[in-house]
Amino acid sequence: MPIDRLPIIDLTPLREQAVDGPDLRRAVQDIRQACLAHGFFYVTGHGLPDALTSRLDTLSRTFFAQPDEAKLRRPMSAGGRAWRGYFRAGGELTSGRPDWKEGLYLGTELPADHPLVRAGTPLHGPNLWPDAPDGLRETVLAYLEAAAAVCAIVLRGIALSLDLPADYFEQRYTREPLLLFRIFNYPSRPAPEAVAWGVGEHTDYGLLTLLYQDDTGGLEVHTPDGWVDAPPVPGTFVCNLGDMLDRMTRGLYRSTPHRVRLNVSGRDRISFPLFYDPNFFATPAPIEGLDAAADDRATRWDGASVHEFSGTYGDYLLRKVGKVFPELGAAVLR
Ligand SMILES: O=C(O)CCC(=O)C(=O)O
Ligand SMILES: [Fe+2]
Repeated sequence: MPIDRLPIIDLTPLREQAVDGPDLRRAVQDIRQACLAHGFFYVTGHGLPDALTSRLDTLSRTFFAQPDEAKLRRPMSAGGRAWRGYFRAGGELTSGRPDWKEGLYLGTELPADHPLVRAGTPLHGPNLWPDAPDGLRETVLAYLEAAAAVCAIVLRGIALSLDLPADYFEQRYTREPLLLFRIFNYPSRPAPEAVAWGVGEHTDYGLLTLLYQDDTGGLEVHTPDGWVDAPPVPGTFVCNLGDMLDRMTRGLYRSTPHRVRLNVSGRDRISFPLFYDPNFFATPAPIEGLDAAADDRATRWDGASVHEFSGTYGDYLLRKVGKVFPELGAAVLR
């Protein structure tokens, strides 16, 4: 398994919004190649300060090192429709089976009196901030803002790679993106026998995922040539495409299955995925002029087609997230 299977793309020319030039053209071409091949790449030159990421890594370790009672003071069951809070290892399901990770569900911070929250819009609301450690809230919010800016830049690159105007996705879907953020810990303590994966095979639901992973490793990507490792590369983030880009490109760019091995390193593995998704009320439509995709339902991990649903992104997402925490979903997302 050659380590350099997944390319590293320098975002500097996209970030500087350079006028058309060789560096920009190369970055856009590299994005196109990666999206056509498997939809996974690393980004460098992203402008997100390493100090911010490592501060959040440190604070996250401090949070997870606390006893269960402290972590469970703000459980997801207390987050209600906002779908926020802490869940313990084994609590979250992928394809109906428990994952061996614990975590915090977070997202855009909306006050309780925001119109969307008052209207009971699922997945919108205030975060359930842990009491400790100090500084977690400020650091998460700063990280979210900076990481969302990176996603916006990558999405401009993806638009250009499809010969679309750079702001194609922004205009239609992400002026107010749905931002879902998680801080995960893959515990080093052994998993129960029935649990086989840190995270089971799945694709992400939205447009784009920006993933920080610590130096432990364990992420694997299902490319057409089989499963390959996506090992940690210091100073980079992993970027991968979600189901909505697959749908919008009629399958030209695929949302690629990935999974995380059980952590047997002897040290906790911290990761934070940011899901940069279409606005909850937007209707994801295929891009004009692209050929229809082959129906890939039979070969997809979930047997569902991203091309055949109708409705808003929120409709699509709610069907998915309800399965991840089935009891909680049944109780609060109806
Ligand atoms: O933690 C990771 O490395 C990957 C997590 C992931 O794939 C997800 O949350 O969708
Ligand atoms: Fe994922």
